[in-house]
Amino acid sequence: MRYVNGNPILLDVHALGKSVPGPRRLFRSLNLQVGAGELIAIIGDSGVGKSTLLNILAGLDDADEGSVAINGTVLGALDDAARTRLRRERIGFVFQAFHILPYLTLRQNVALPLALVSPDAAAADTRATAMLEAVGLGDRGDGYARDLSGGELQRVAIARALVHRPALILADEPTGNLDPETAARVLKLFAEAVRENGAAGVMVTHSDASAAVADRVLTLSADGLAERRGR
Ligand SMILES: Nc1ncnc2c1ncn2[C@@H]1O[C@H](COP(=O)(O)OP(=O)(O)OP(=O)(O)O)[C@@H](O)[C@H]1O
Repeated sequence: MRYVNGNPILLDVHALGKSVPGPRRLFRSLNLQVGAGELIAIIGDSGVGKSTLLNILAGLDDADEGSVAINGTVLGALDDAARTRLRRERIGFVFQAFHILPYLTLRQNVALPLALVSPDAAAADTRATAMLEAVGLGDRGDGYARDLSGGELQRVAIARALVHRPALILADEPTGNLDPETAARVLKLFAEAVRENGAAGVMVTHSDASAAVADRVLTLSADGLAERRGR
């Protein structure tokens, strides 16, 4: 087992490079290790490739060079089916636009990642209810997304990303569009969930308040990731 800052490494990214049609190189020589229970923030100029990097970490996009390993499993060595399975079992993703399905109840939305990997609907329901309680929406499980505020939707998205206890939790601007007070609450919840689950958390953000809850803040540029010193 290898360690980073005293924690076993859950996410290990080595010499990653990505170009986009143009041809334009977004980044190269990108290295990153995130340990269990550790939350890191990635900042950087608009268009530098932060969302693209998150998608590569999730196995939703391919790098041109380098490797991504989650809990020792190298994404590039998997075929599509195995990669989809790993994503379902080991990764939780909080997207910018939440992606809460409007025709499912909130409980069904949160239970969805479990329903995809396990036939035990009752257990999925119980766990989804507990997750909704954890995000302060325990009495809203039978409701629908249309009745929720932006902050509430974001909390549902976080509950869904964590419901299956993923090893890797990825979040793209988890507090985008939230007022500062709600953003602070959502962030605290997110950071606690990463630490309590012993997951590796990677959050992309423009916000200093978001970056402040992270254990490390890294700046993405064309040359890869560099640790930001001082706050
Ligand atoms: N499949 C693609 N084809 C062409 N260009 C792409 C593709 N994917 C990403 N890009 C370009 O790569 C750049 C990085 O995009 P990305 O969304 O990753 O940046 P970002 O750092 O997350 O930006 P922001 O902070 O504005 O959200 C952008 O210029 C984008 O237009």
